[in-house]
Amino acid sequence: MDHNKLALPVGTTLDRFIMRKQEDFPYATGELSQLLRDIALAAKIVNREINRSGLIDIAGAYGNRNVQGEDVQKLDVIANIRFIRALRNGGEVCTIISEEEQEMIQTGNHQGKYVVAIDPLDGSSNIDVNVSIGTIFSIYRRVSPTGSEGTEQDCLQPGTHQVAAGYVIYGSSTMLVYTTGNGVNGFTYEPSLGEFFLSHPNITIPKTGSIYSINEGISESFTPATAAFVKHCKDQNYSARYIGSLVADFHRNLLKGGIYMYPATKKSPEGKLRLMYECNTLAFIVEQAGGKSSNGQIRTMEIEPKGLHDRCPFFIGSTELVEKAEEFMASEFSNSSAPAV
Ligand SMILES: O=P(O)(O)OC[C@H]1O[C@](O)(COP(=O)(O)O)[C@@H](O)[C@@H]1O
Ligand SMILES: [Mg+2]
Ligand SMILES: [Mg+2]
Repeated sequence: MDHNKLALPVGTTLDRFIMRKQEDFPYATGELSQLLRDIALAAKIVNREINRSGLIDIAGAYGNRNVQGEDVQKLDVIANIRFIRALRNGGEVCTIISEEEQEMIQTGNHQGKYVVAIDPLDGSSNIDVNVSIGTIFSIYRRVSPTGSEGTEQDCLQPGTHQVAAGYVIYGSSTMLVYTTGNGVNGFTYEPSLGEFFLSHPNITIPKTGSIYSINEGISESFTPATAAFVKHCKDQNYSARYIGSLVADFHRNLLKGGIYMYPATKKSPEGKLRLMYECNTLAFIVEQAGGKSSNGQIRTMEIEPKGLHDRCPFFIGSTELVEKAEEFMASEFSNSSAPAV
């Protein structure tokens, strides 16, 4: 008997993978590696809270509204605290942009070289009903010199300046998926060992697909071009899939092919999703996986941010489907950079 079969290897841990990748960069100093480990640690703690949220009193609303005007859930607050604390204690991050905080968060780490934009808990409407939710994060290198707090200029950088982007999906299994600009890799959490293991190396999104994801419950508010593209998807007999957690809808399409859309609507002319910690992040990942993302016309990562919580129309997924959607949206961009809604 081949004794190796007696003790099959458990796989490559996230830590080991980060270290190996760091070796690819002779001048790397290990700070970004440490930052990724800090995020992974906070994700493990938040995962534990989520897994037992039905047993302990952390279900339901927290009782106030965030800067987006949304009812904040207790788990939104818990995840926000856990990630901010991990980033502050890790020492690599000078400033944080969080969905749950109106202003930039200064960590006090003046020597910190990085800025993190984070959606601590994505899919808040699905928290208490045991449907997949997530965390979304983007990492930028500060542009101002170290030695002081991060500035607005450090925070309001276009998506093309991201040095890393990732998400955690708390679903039937918990996964961390990220890129540092050299492809996309996915790690599955093994709770009994407390480790993330490489389970999805070099993820690539199929060039096309037959899944479309959009909230048709707001179709009354769709623009004519959006309505026409949705009709096109139906005429193609594509399957409609909409979980209502951006991370989960994106993750499915990343693996199977498809398009996720949260367009500009009459009700929300800028769309709903946030540029800095939802759209840019997933745009970097999908492009690294061979897919595409835009606001229906402009590449998402080339949109100049003006505010920490800017929203933008969002079309993301398989290249051929996003390009098809852009063909339909072109009529609404004919004379401006924003869709006429
Ligand atoms: O209920 P709607 O309008 O379809 O919006 C659902 C979208 O809103 C979000 O919940 C917004 O994110 P948050 O939960 O982080 O606020 C996305 O995850 C999801 O795709
Ligand atoms: Mg979100
Ligand atoms: Mg959120």
